Amino acid sequence: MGLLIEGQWHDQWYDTDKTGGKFEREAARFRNWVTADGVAGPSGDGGFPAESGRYHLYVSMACPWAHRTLIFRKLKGLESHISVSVVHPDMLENGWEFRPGQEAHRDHRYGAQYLHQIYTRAAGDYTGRVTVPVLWDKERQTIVSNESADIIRMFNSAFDGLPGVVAEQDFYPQTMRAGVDEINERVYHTVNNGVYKAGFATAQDKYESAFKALFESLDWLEQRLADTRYLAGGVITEADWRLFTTLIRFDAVYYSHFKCNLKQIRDYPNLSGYLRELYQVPGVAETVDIEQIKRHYYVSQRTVNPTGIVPVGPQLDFSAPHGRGHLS
Ligand SMILES: N[C@@H](CCC(=O)N[C@@H](CS)C(=O)NCC(=O)O)C(=O)O
Repeated sequence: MGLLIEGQWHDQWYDTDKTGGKFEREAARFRNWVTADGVAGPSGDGGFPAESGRYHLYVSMACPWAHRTLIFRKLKGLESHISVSVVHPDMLENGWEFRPGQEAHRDHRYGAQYLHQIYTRAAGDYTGRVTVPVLWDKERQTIVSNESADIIRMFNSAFDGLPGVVAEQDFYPQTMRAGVDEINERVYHTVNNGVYKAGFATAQDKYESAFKALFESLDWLEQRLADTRYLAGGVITEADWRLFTTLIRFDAVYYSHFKCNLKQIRDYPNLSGYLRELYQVPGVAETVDIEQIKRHYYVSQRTVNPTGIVPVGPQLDFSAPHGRGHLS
């Protein structure tokens, strides 16, 4: 675990001293957008038109942020247009790494050993954390974006003109945007990032405030899902996929490893049925790898789990009936 400083790798855990024990997530640095015609998007530079075969996605199966992009790639029918490489779940002194000898974990572009080599290929003097997901432009040999929230928006619409892309599947419909944005805001701070704030806190009060906000939000979500099928209404939106990737990891990892242990998701009837329903959407189960998820957190985060022992449980069954069909 570490970061690049002016292009040089430094092995260093998160510095929570300067924030009184509070974990603060660093903002992503590459914020360009792929657009249908290559004009600039909401941030960054233009020149990244949606073309088949031009872009490559670097992900970890363990990472909830990268997981969002894999779900969108799958459900939008982008697999034949955007290639992918998956880092190894162990993220140790060199950060995310590839295993060049293993088909499942090799870098298909450059045969790199470490993900930080991909970052310095894009910017030789890069300073910052080396995170997944990364959307890579094979033509300009640079990183388009390393912000999952932006990448899923690109995947949702920029490639819609290409053959086989499911243009009618819109996870950010115009008429629902205000509601989706509002839900995302609360879910991001208190749930998606909330579990990390609890797990990486190095002061009791910072842990407890993250814990409290997290479970208040889970209660709020549980109530909301009592009479609406999905978070923003009757159709699945990006708000659901953004919550899904945290919920699917919760009982296996966040409950114990990050000390988010007031309740498990299985203790919430609506949230757990909703989680199973999303898991059962065709294609989604293939994006979920619980073994890699568990291995990453328990093996890599040695300040949280010094022994690196991976727990055997819990028993999880996301394929059981979801019981949400009566909510239209
Ligand atoms: N804002 C980023 C956050 C991505 C992120 O933090 N990914 C984690 C893995 S779950 C990572 O790569 N961490 C490595 C590090 O912080 O050094 C996004 O949503 O794309």
